[in-house]
Order: sequence, then structure tokens, then C-alpha cells
Amino acid sequence: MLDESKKTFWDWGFFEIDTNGRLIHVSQQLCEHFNLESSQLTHFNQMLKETSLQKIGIAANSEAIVFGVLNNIPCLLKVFLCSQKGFICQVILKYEESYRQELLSLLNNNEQQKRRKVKRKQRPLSHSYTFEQINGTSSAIEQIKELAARVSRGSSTVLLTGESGTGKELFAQAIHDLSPRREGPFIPINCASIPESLFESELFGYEAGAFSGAGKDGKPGKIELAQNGTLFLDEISELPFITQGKFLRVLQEREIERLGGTGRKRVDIRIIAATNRDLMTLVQEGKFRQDLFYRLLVFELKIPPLRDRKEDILLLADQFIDDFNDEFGLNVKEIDPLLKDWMLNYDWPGNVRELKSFIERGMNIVEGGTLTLDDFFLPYANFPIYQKPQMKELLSLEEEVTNAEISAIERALEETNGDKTLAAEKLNIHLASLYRKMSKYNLK
Ligand SMILES: Nc1ncnc2c1ncn2[C@@H]1O[C@H](COP(=O)(O)OP(=O)(O)OP(=O)(O)O)[C@@H](O)[C@H]1O
Repeated sequence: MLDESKKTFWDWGFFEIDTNGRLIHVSQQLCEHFNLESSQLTHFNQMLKETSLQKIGIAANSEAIVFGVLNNIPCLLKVFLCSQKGFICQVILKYEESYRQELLSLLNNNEQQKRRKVKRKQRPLSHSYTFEQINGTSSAIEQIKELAARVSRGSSTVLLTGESGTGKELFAQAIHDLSPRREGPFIPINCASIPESLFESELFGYEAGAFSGAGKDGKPGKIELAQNGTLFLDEISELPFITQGKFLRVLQEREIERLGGTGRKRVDIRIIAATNRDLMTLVQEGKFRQDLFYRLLVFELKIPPLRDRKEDILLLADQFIDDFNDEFGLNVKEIDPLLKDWMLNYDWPGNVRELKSFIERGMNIVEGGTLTLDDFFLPYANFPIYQKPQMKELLSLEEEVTNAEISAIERALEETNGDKTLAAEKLNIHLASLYRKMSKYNLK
């Protein structure tokens, strides 16, 4: 029998089987919750579907959880080995039939997380991006990569601008990686994540006893740690106004003094700053120092948003599918054409970061080798921010062809500002034929 310590908070009941799957005991709770008549049951597979004795055996030995459908109700079961060489299967979660997909994905997530943990342990601690790893073949991204690579050669300050999630940090790392400072450290600091009171000690460091709570050995700041390397200031717009002035002095004098210190130390660092806010506007509003703004503006690299480089969307999606295939142990090979269409028409306000999370979500649900719209638009777990595309009803071939002809003519006329000769040329038909069709379809 199940011992008391193995009972879960909500007791849905359990059953006990021998190694051949024959039922030894069915608990009263199980009969009640799942509407079962235990006297009529002899083998577990009369009541529990969509699992097998083999799966139950594996779960008992690996502490895994089993999905099964008990009298038409999807549920998760925990399996224990029992002393009489059989198994106790305890229901730990019971769901509505309509939520079976969610329940399965919950189970997959759990297994994937376990696998991810193992993988993470094997990864190197620091990860540095190179330009080759910044994926994209659109001319917009190629141009900016080319410029950034040229800028890498020097030591001048670089300001990376662009919407959130466009890849500014990747560019900062790639610039460092290609620069003569590549053997030196790359020290990132996210200005949005540091409390105002800690900014100066984080940036400039402190000497022993500089303030109450300062360690007895003192501590170098990020600027000092970046010696002979690159200091990357992400979200620079969030640097407190007072610190902006002190930081400007470092940029000009190339010297720092730790808090509570007396001597000044020469620093040799390259500054790369990034922002997704319009610094000029912040300057006009008096929130960002103008002198610092111009000091940073030696070389500005604008990283284009994803919606302006649609050619990169599917390429990046394929890369993320490969990455998650490795991470989750899946074998997804392609994206269904309807999903591709949806992705190409969506605006991606969160840019590449959003695309990556989007793919990750689908990869948690997908079954088989193709990622489809159904992996994203689950009946009970839709993205609130995404609209499921409405599938148009398929018409007869004749009607579909007519509609396609009408929309091609309309598009040609739109693209040529109503110039019928040019539109006919674009469509590769005679002008007379264009007039005939326009009159037939009543087009203006
Ligand atoms: N071209 C790219 N190729 C591959 N991965 C990319 C690319 N661009 C961005 N990413 C990925 O997108 C995510 C967001 O990138 P990153 O953090 O560099 O953006 P960001 O512009 O610095 O964002 P924020 O302004 O919010 O700090 C990261 O996971 C990054 O690896």
C-alpha cells in the first residue's frame, strides 16, 4: 500500500499493479474521482489509456512522470516501485479533456528543462559573439556589419542605437572580438539594473573603508576591470545624471579614482554604449547631459528593426529552430508555409528577441518535424498579443483564379499609380487585354 509520506496535497487516488499490469488494488478515491467500478477491472489498461506497462516501468526507475488518460480524463501519474515487484501509480494532476495538449506540453517542458540543465552545465561560462554569428543576409544588416567591422579596428567610442531586441549587445561583443583589444576583457554593465546608490561604486570601485559596508580590501570598479579591453554600457540612458558628469570626466581624462581613494589611476579602455531610447530627446528634456551625448556620438551604429529586414526573419527562425533542436533534443526540420506567411506579415515590435521567444514557445509544443500555426495558437492558451490568421474558405478553382487575377491587376495599378500602360507591362499582357479585364471585373 502507498505509505502516508507519499500522499500528495490533493489526493486523486492511486492503483497498484503487478509487473504484468494486473490490478492488485484500486483506491476508493480513484474510483470516486474517475467514476470507476473497480470490481469490473482486472488489468490496468482497461481504464488507463495512452500509456504502456513499459513506460510505467521506466518512470518507476527514473522518477519520471507518466501521461495517461484515465476513463477519458487526461492526467499525470507518479509511479513508485513497490516491494511486491509491482508498481503504484498515483494520480498527481487531473485535467479536463480539452486541456490534454497543455498537459502534454507541461510534461514535455519538464523533461526539456531537465535536459537543458544538463546542457547548461556543459556550456562555457562566457560567451562572446563574432560577426559571423550575427545572422542575417538582408542588405540592411550586411551594411551595418560591414561598418561595425571597420569601426572595430580602432579604439574610438561607439554608440549602438536601435529598438530593444535588435542585437545591440551582440554587435558590442563582435566589435570587441574583432578589435586589437580582443585579448583584453569585455566588461558589460547594464545601467538599468543597478540601483542609483550603487552606481558609482560599481563603476569606479572603492577603497577599504570608503563607506560603511565597504569591504576591508576595497573593490575595483567595472572601469578598472575593463583595463586594456572594452567597457560596454548597455541602456546608457539610465545612467544617473550625477554619475553622467563623473563618467564624462573619465572619458576625457582617461583616469579614475576609486571612492574613498586618494590616487588616480590611468585607464586604457574602449567604450561601447547602447541605448534603445532617443538620447537627443532626453538631452532636450534635460535628462541626459549634452556634453556626454556628444562625447559618445563619435560613431553611431543604428541597428535596424526586424520589420525593416524581413528577409532575415525566416533565416533567424531557422537558426533558432536548430538551436532549440539541440537544446531540447528535437528534430524539427521546417516551418509550415502558412506559419511562414504569418511570420513575414507580423511586425515583431520586440525584434529578434521576440522572434527567439516565439520560436521557443512553438518548440515546446511541436510534435513531429514541422512547426505549424497550431503550435502557437492553442485553443486554450493563445498569445494575447497575437492574432490568429483567419483561414479563408477555399472557393472553386475558377473563383480562386478570378480573385487572384483581380488582385494582381489592382496591385499593378497601385504600384504604377494608375498608369495602365506601365501596369500592362508589369503584368506582361497587352494594354487592350488589361482594359478588357478591367471592364470585365469592373475595376477603375
Ligand atoms: N542577428 C542576430 N543573430 C542571432 N541572434 C540574434 C541576432 N540579433 C539578436 N539576436 C538575439 O536576440 C536577443 C536580443 O539581442 P540583444 O540582447 O543583443 O538585443 P539588444 O538590442 O541589446 O536589446 P536591449 O535594447 O533590450 O538591451 C539575444 O538573445 C540575441 O542573441
